[in-house]
Amino acid sequence: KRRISSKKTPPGSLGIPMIGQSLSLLQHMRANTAEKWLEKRIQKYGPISKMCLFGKPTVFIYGQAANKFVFASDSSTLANSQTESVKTILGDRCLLELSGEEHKRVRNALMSFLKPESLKHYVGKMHQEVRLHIEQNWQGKQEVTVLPLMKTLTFNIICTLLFGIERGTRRDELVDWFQEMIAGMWSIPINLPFTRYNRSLQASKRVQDMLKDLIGEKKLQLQQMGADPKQDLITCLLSMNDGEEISEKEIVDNSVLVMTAGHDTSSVLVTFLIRLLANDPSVYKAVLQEQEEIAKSKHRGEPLTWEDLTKMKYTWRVAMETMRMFPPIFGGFRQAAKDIEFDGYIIPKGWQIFWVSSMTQMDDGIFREPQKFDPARFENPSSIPPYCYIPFGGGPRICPGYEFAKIETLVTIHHLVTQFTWKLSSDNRFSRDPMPVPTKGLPIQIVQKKQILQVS
Ligand code: HEM
Repeated sequence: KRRISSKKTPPGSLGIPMIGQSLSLLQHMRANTAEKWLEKRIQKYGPISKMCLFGKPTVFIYGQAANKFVFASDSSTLANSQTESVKTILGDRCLLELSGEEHKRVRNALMSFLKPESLKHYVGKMHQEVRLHIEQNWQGKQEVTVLPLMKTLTFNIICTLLFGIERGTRRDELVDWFQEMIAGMWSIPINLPFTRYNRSLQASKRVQDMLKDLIGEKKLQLQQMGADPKQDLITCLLSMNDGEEISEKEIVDNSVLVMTAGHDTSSVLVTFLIRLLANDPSVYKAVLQEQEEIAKSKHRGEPLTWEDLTKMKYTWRVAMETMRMFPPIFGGFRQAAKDIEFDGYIIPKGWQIFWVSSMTQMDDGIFREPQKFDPARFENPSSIPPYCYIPFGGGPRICPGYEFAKIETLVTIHHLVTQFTWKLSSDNRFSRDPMPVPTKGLPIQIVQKKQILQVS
């Protein structure tokens, strides 16, 4: 103990109380210069430095060892730390709020549906959802705006596969409340009438009530109508051990979490893939070739299968390289559960630890010529040092939606490249809010391929 207390906190300044460097970081994120801003800190202070973010003293750490420390430490060292508003809106039994054995129990329950062996049976459903989306929103158009469309698509996929909610008024109502709910997620948690936060809390209550009603119906279907326990995530969770593995409150809170965590992230990935394919004709050509090979092996209208997805190796490498350069999640926070010694400094109990995915993903000591888009980096995954490529995080909290995101991305890109060519209508810029958002939502001019028009 004496040895630790003789150490210093990391270099840097906490700045103005409560505000610290928050505005600077947000400003740089919006201007898309946050990585440069952090690089300057690294040049000035080294790989570990202190600042104050969103009202809390924070230690920013960078490098392979730092990422390993963040992702591999258990909850007795680093607790998961969410802002007050996130905690209240998502509910206190969602995975982000659980730790240790409880976290493991609920995560295992979710994984029983989200694991590849289970998801492989839903590729056909995903295929139908994407096909319908393209028919309704792309065909016959000359220009579309990608990001809002991808948000609609990923929301619809979640409604169908995870919640088992059919298209119609219920789904439309849910999307409206959900959007209102997430709008206030990153706000100052002062619950006064007419604030964003207040509206968001009311919307969160509405979303939760709708999910409770849905759970009631699914339970009835299971008990009285012999519904297939595997028909969607909610039915699958309800069919487990009479609430011992996961309670109804946990099902509600984690459904809200899955909707939040799985919606914007995947839509950003597909949007940036579409942007990249417009900018890089040689990559587009190689992706098209891989996808056309698969399309040729199928009958007209025959849905994609798991087997087809296993052949989309190049397309997934392009997606991985897209996430290396443009990770949907910029970074995140943990909280020191006790005084911790790291890299010769002390991180006092209660301080936040801030990790940023781009810092190792764009490090030229780890990825040669990091500014160059090169999907071949992922040909041999073992050549990438552990804890350096982290778009999905790492360790026990690594994204449980990885496989789900992979399937929806591959199925969507398959449909788009085999049916359309496109070019960007506006410039190439984007900002972070906190997810990367292309200027004007990425409008593109599209041309539907004639031969596809004839066969479909
Ligand atoms: C390209 C798409 C996605 C990306 C880049 C992504 C990224 C991430 C990252 C970085 C984390 C870890 C955060 C941390 O350690 O602090 C995470 C956690 C999580 N993600 Fe994803 N995600 C994606 C898609 C999805 C999907 C589709 C779902 C659901 C179907 C999902 C559900 C979750 C959940 C529930 C957690 C919390 C896990 C826990 O705390 O144990 N994600 N995601």
